[in-house]
Amino acid sequence: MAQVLFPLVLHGGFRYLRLDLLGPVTPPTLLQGMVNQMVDSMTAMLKNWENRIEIVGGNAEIRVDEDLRILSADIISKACFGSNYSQGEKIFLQLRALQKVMSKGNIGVPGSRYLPSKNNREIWRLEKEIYSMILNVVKARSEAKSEKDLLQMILEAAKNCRDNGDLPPGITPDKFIVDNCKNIYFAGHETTAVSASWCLMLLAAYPEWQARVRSEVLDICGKNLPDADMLQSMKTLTLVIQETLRLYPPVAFGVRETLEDINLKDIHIPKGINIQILKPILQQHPDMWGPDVHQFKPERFAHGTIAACKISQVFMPFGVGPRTCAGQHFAMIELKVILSLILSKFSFSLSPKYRHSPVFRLVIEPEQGVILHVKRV
Ligand code: HEM
Repeated sequence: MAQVLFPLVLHGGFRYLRLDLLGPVTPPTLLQGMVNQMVDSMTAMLKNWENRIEIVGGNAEIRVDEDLRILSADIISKACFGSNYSQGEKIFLQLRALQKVMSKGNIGVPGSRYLPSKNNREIWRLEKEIYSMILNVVKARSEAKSEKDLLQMILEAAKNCRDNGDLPPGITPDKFIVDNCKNIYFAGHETTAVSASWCLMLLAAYPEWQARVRSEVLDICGKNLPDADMLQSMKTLTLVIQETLRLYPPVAFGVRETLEDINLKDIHIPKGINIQILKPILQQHPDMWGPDVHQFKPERFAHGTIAACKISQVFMPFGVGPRTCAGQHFAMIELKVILSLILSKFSFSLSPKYRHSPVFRLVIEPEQGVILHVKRV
C-alpha cells in the first residue's frame, strides 16, 4: 500500500499553498488562547444541557449532534475571525448556504457549472457576497491592531507569498485570503462536529470506556477548566478519539490524481486519472487490523498506529502525504476540549430512540442523529 500512495498527489487545484493551523511549533500563548476560546464557546451548550436536566429532574433526552454542529461553527468562527467574530458568523452562515446550493449542483456534467441556471446564479451571487464580506473584515483588520487568530495567520501567509513571488499565476493575495477562509470553514466545521458526535455515541455504548476517560479527565483537571498542557496529557481520551476516527472516518474518501502512468499490481492506471481511496474499507480490513477489526477497542492504539495495524498508512482519517489535514492539531484539541468538558459534567447513555444510521453525505454522519440520555455526574 505504501508504494501505491506515494506516487500520487492531491487532486484539487484550488488548494495551492499550504498553511498549517496549529501545529507542534505553534507559540504556547496562541495555543492557550485558542483553547480558552474553545472553552468559552462551550459555555452556552453546557448551560443549556444543565437547564434541560434540571427541568426534567434527572435524565434529559438530548439530540447531541445538532448542538455539536452549532458549537463547532461557533468555535471555528471565533478561531478564524477573533474579535471580528460576529461578522465571521455571518460569513460562515453564507458559506453554509453556499454549501447547500452547491450540493444540489451539476456534479459530473462537464461545463454545466458555467451555465446561467437558477442554481448557478445563486452560487455566483453567494460567492460574490462572501468575497466582499471577507475582504471587508480584512480591511477593518488592517486598520486595527493585529491579532493572533487564523485570519491573521492567513494574512501573514498571503503577504509572505506575495513578497516571495510564491502566488501561482492569476491568484491575487485577496483571492488567496478568501479561498483559505472558505477552506477552513468547509474543511473544519462538519468534520469535527460529526467526530464528536460519534465519540459520544461510542462512549454511551461502552460505559466502561466512558468511566475510564472521565476518571482520567478528573484526575488531570480536578475542578479546573482544561488548558493546553492538560489536554496534551489526556492519553486515554486520545485513544478513544483515534478509535472513533478509525470506525467513522468523517472524510470517507482520499482522492489522488496520477501524475504519471502507473501499475498497481496488474491494473494499469494512466496519467491524469482520479483514484478514490475508500477509508472505511482500509480502516476496517481484518488483514490489516486483525479479527477484532469491527469492535470498538481504543486500546489497539495504546502503542501507536504502527503497532495498531500492519501498515500504518491505512489509518488515514486526516489523509496521508504532504497534503494531510492542515487542521488536524486544531481538530484534536477541539475534540479534547469538547469531550473533556462534557465528561467532567455529565454521564450519558444511548436513548432507546437512538437508531444507528451512518450515512455518507459530505461526511459520514448519523442520519437520524445521536440521541442520548444525559444526567449530571
Ligand atoms: C476530525 C476532524 C477533521 C478531519 C477528520 C479532517 C480530515 C481531513 C482530510 C482527510 C483532508 C484531506 C487530506 C488529504 O487529502 O490527504 C483534510 C484537509 C484539510 N483540512 Fe481537515 N479534517 C478535520 C478538521 C479540520 C479542521 C478543524 C480544520 C481547520 C481548522 C481543517 C482544515 C483542513 C484544510 C485547510 C485542509 C486542506 C489541506 C491541504 O490541502 O493542504 N480540518 N482534512
